[in-house]
Amino acid sequence: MHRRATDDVVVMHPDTSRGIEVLHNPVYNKGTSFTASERERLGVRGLVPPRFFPIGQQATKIWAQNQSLERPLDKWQHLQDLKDRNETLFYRLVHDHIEELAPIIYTPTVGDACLNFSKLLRRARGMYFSVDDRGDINSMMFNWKRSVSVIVVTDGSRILGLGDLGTNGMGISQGKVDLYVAGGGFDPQHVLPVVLDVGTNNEDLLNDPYYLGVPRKRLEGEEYYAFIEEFIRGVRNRWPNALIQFEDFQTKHANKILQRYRNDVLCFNDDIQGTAAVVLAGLYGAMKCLGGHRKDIVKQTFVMCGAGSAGSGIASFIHQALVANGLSEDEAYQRFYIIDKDGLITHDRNLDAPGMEPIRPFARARSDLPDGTRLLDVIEKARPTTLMGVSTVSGLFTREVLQKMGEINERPIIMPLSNPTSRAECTAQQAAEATGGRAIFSAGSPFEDVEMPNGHVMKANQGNNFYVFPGVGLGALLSKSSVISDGMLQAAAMAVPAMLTREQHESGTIFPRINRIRDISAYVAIKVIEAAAREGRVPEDIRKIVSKGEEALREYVYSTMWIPNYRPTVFSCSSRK
Ligand SMILES: NC(=O)c1ccc[n+]([C@@H]2O[C@H](COP(=O)([O-])OP(=O)(O)OC[C@H]3O[C@@H](n4cnc5c(N)ncnc54)[C@H](O)[C@@H]3O)[C@@H](O)[C@H]2O)c1
Ligand SMILES: O=C(O)C[C@H](O)C(=O)O
Ligand SMILES: [Mg+2]
Repeated sequence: MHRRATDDVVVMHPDTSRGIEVLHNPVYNKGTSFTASERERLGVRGLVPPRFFPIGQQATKIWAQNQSLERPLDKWQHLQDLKDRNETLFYRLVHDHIEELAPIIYTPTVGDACLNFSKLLRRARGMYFSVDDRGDINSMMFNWKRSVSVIVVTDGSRILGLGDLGTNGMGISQGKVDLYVAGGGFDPQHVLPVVLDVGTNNEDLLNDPYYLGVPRKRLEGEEYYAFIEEFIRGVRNRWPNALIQFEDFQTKHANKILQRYRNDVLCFNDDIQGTAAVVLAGLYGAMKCLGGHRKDIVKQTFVMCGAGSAGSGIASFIHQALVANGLSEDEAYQRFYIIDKDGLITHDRNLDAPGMEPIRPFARARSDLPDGTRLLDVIEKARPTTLMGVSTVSGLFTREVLQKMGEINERPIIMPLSNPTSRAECTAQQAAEATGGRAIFSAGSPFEDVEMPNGHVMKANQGNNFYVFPGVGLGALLSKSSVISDGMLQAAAMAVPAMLTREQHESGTIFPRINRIRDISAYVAIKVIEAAAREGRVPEDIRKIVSKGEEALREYVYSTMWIPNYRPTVFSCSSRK
C-alpha cells in the first residue's frame, strides 16, 4: 500500500474481457463517466449513453436519490446496490457524506441489515468459510484473486448487542471494511470481509428456510479452536502481511483467540482493544472538558455495567493507563466497580467461569459490598465519576441512576456504549434531562445533541471504535510491525483527543466530528507508527522516516491513502499487487 494513490491508474485484471463485462464489474465500471478514449480502449463505446458525466455530478444525483428514501434500511440497500454496480462511486459518496452515511452503513442500521441479511442479500461479497470447508480453507483462499492488506472476520456469535446471528454477521464485516476504505483510506481492492460459519445456536435462524449459513449448532471446544487455527494459518500462507481484525466474537472465545495470536500474528480484536482505546480517548477528552489534563484520569472512579469482551477490555486498558500515570496496580484496580447481569462482581463469584479471566483482578473484596449489589446501590457506595455501559441492556441507566450520578458529580461522565441504538443503556435526551444537561456524554451509536430550555447544549458525542480501528490498522500496516502492542494502542487513545480545540472541550465535546475521520485516522496512524518505532518494532526504512519527524510521517501516511476518484483504466499482462 505504499504509493501515491492520486497518481495511480486502475490496472484491469488480465482475465477481464473488454466490453459488457467491464460494465458488469463494480471495480471497473464508471457508468456514464468513461472518457471517449476509454470507451474505445475498453470496448464499451455504444454500451453506455453518449453523454459524459464527471464523478461529482454522478455523486450528486445518487446522493439526492438516497436522501429521498425514508427508511434507513432502504438507504442501506440503495447503497449496497450502488456498491454492486460501481464501487468507486459508492466510496465517493460515503467519503463525501460520512457523517450522514456512517449510521447507515454502520451502527445502528447495519444491525437491522444483519437481522435481515438472508432476505437482503443480492450479490455475495467477501469470503465465507464454513464447517463443511474444513481441510480446504487455505486452498479456497486462492479463489480470491486480489492481494489483501486487511481482513475483518467475525464468527457471527455476538453481532453488536443483537446476539448470535450466524452467517448474517457478514453484514458487520462488510460495514467495517467499508469504514477502512472511507475512514482509513484503504484501497477497496485490498480489503476482505470474512465470515466464519461455525454454525449458529439461534433457533430462529436454524428454522429459517432462507438462512444462508449451514443449519447446524455451533462448533464448540477444541473443534472450534482448530477451525480458527486453520483459518489463521491459511491467511498467513496466502497473505502473510495482512492485518486480521477480529470482530464480534462472543466473549468466551474472544479473549482466548486474542491471547493465542496477538504475539505472533498482526491482529487485534476491535471489541476488546479498539473499544478500549476509544473509551480511553473519550476519558482523556473528558478530563480536558473538566478543565484538567489527561493525567487527571487517576482521580476517577469507574462503574462499568457489562463484563463481556468490551467491558473487560475497557477496564484492563484504563487500568494500564492509571498505572502508567502513577497509581500502583492495586490502587488502580480499586478504582473499578464491575457489574454484570448478576450485579456487582466480588470474590464470591465463580471467577473461573469461561470469559471471566480478565475480570478476576477487578473483583471487589467481600467486605466492600455484597456480591450481586445492584447498580443504584453500587453508585451510592462507590460515588463514581464515570458510568459506562457495555451491557446490551436498553434502559439500564434509569432516571434514578442518572440523577444519582448528577447529584454526586458536578459533571458526571455518562457512557452508554452498547450498540445498536436499541440497546443503548440510555439516550442522550434521558441523560440530559436527568442531569440538567451537565453530563459529559458519549454513546456507542449516534444521538442528536440536546438543547436544554436555558439554551445550553449537551453534546451527544459518539464513542465508537470507528474513531480508532481504521487508524490503528493503517498505522500497524505502515509501521511494518509484526504485532499490535498495547503501547501502540495507548498511543492511538492519546491521539484522538489531541485533535480537539480548547473551545470544543469547553462545549463538552470529547470526540472530533466524524467528517474528519480521514485526518483522525491519519493522526492515529502516525502515533501508532511512532509508538511501534519507540518499541523497536519497525524496520530500518520506517525508522528513517520516523527519525525525520512528524511531518515526514504525515507525508508518508497520506501518500498511501486511496482517494475515491476515477483513474484511467489500463490493461497489463500481469495483475497488479
Ligand atoms: N461503542 C463501541 O465502540 C462498542 C464496542 C464494542 C462493543 N460495544 C457494545 O457493547 C455491548 C457488549 O458487548 P460485549 O462483547 O462485551 O457483549 P457480551 O454479551 O459479551 O457482554 C455483555 C455483558 O453485559 C452483562 N449484562 C447483562 N445484563 C446486565 C445488566 N442488567 N446489568 C449489568 N450488566 C449486564 C453480561 O453479564 C455481560 O457481562 C454490545 O452492545 C456491543 O455492541 C460497543
Ligand atoms: O460495531 C460497532 O458499532 C462497534 C462495536 O464494534 C460493536 O460491536 O458494537
Ligand atoms: Mg464490534
